[in-house]
Amino acid sequence: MNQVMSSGQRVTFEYHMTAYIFTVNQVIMKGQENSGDVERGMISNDTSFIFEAANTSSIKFVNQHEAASSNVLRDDFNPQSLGIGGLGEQFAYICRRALLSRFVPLQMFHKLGINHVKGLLLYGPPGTGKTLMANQIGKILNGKEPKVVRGPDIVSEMIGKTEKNIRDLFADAENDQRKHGDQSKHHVIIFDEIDAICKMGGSTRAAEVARHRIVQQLATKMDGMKALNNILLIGVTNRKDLLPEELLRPGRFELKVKFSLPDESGRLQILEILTDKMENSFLAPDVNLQELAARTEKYSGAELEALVNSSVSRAFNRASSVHSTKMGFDEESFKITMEDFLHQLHPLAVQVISVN
Ligand SMILES: Nc1ncnc2c1ncn2[C@@H]1O[C@H](COP(=O)(O)OP(=O)(O)OP(=O)(O)O)[C@@H](O)[C@H]1O
Repeated sequence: MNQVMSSGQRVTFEYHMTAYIFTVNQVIMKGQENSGDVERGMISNDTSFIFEAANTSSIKFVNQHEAASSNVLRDDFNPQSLGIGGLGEQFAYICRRALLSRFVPLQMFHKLGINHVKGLLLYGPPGTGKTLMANQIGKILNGKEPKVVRGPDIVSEMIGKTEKNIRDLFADAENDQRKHGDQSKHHVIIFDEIDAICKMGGSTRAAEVARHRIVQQLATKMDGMKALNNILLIGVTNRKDLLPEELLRPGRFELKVKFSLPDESGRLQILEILTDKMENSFLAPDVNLQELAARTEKYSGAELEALVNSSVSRAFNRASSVHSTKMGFDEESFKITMEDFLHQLHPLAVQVISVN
């Protein structure tokens, strides 16, 4: 306790008469998972450890992420600490339905005879945090960035290439399950813009046949996921209406979660997240995020991000014209004001689309 550990540090310890060495790969501050790696941290009562065996090691760890994720699975967990604003309901639902079972100890999991949800579809208007949520879920399960593929990159004009791309999607998880069985790590695959496979090739009969074949192949591959306990495929789309029913059946994308434009309290949370790092030093005292949240009805999270970025640019422009005669930039006096935000409110085109 109170021991300081830093990234890269090697530590020897003894357990049941055997000596072990571990190396600290990463130090993450609780509640600041998004602010990147920190160099060192102090071990406290609340510290969670995640051990990963070295490639050359014969040691196997089981139920590794149970402890680290216990906070995330608590009812009162606030997803804002993961950088997700206004999506508490969606987050809680996904945790309950798609994640919880993955933290049940293996023996109990087998006794219960339950199956994990293997396919999750996040759908809703552009910029509402679907990809952000998918990424964070991937990190919760895996402790690292999930594999992301984009529909338009999977689809290829070359004969057989799309099929190969779909096969490749599942290959790592299949190999891992074959090699490590129940001990295989989780494989989270994010299939962004999945509707692209339903739009490929235009409106000819041949294109229709090709699309049907690809959808069939994906459906068959997803059925094969039944045998794989180590996979979670997350489809992301703002055109759920384009996806054929067969992909949405139980066992495939069985859990569907709708995302909508944030309400006022959601917008406030998103603005707080987006300005979190500049809060103390760069935001002028007159900046009122509550008022901004009230005045940004129908803005998506991405549009709020654009608003913050353009307001920062405006403040930069002002600061650089003030200091144009001097060399350098005065960090001390640089402030983003309420006026910067309000000025940027109107030019932004608010895009509202209907989503099925
Ligand atoms: N709920 C949110 N909380 C915090 N940031 C958000 C939220 N929604 C959107 N953002 C910001 O907007 C960016 C874009 O959002 P994201 O890519 O997750 O949207 P999306 O719903 O997947 O959009 P698309 O359908 O266009 O791919 C995010 O990287 C994040 O910075």
